[in-house]
Amino acid sequence: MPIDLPSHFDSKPAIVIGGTGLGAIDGYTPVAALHPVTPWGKPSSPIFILEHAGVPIAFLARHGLHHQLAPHEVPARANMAALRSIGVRSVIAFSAVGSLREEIKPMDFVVPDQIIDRTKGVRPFTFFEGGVVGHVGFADPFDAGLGRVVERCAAAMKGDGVTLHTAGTVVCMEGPQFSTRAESNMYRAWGGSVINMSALPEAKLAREAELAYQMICMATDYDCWQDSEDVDVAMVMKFMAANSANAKHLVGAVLDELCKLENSDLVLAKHWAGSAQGAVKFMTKPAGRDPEAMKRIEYLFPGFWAE
Ligand SMILES: CSC[C@H]1O[C@H](OP(=O)(O)O)[C@H](O)[C@@H]1O
Ligand SMILES: Nc1ncnc2[nH]cnc12
Repeated sequence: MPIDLPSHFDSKPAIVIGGTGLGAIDGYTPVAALHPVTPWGKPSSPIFILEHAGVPIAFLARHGLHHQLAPHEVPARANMAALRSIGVRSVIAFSAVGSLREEIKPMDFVVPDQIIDRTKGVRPFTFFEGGVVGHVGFADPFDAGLGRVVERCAAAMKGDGVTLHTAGTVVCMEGPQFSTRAESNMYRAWGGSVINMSALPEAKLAREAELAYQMICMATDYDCWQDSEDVDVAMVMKFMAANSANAKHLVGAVLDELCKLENSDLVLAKHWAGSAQGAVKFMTKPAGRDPEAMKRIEYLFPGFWAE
């Protein structure tokens, strides 16, 4: 992706695609590279604005342009805040995952509906701290409306026997090392379907930022619970090469679908508007509010403190 592009863009991009193994999206022309700086620092990469038939799309590389950020180094707060600040309200996030189920084969895709948090608290995971407290609901961590759109586009995927599974639980582990066999078996016993290192805190921060968020998982291996080969990076990369072609087919179909007028409220995440702001507004009494924390909230939600 070229980076000597204009650094401003006037209209609001509707949708963002983030994730490993998806460095470009065919059929979309890059028109700008944005470099926002947020109160939580800079995002993982420039945010590229791509255009397809007049529709703007924002694209962010989760691990940086050169995959230089380990999962625990991804600046997820800056990523979600920057996306919101440029007008993005819905996020389709791609992720390479290990399969914890026989029936989820390498190269299959999963549209998960649940997460089990196995991160270790070393990643900053909330916008609401340091003098302004808020508690958002997270019972259903993904956006069901976006999930349904992805499911409807399953036919765009190519390959004999490649399946798109329409539900599943992602176990998000800390990494960067892969799991032990005992852990892998425990996650299976817990009901995990797939495993990655990226779903959190991204999904939590998307919820706090009132973004509609759906992850699309691309299976690359059977982790280490099975009798077959244990996961390693070479295996992940081999299947990622195959997966990324399918990811591009799927993403094209999902974007075409989301660009339809009937989906405009979904893309603007109107159903999430006000949900986090309501959870923050009345928690911390004025005497306990920290002015810097208040400014950070104002970055996310301009006009928040104006009564
Ligand atoms: C290279 S294997 C582990 C790595 O792959 C996944 O990254 P992403 O979710 O950005 O596709 C996984 O979460 C780990 O970070
Ligand atoms: N087995 C695995 N564990 C964690 N993250 C992964 N990403 C791809 N495969 C993985």
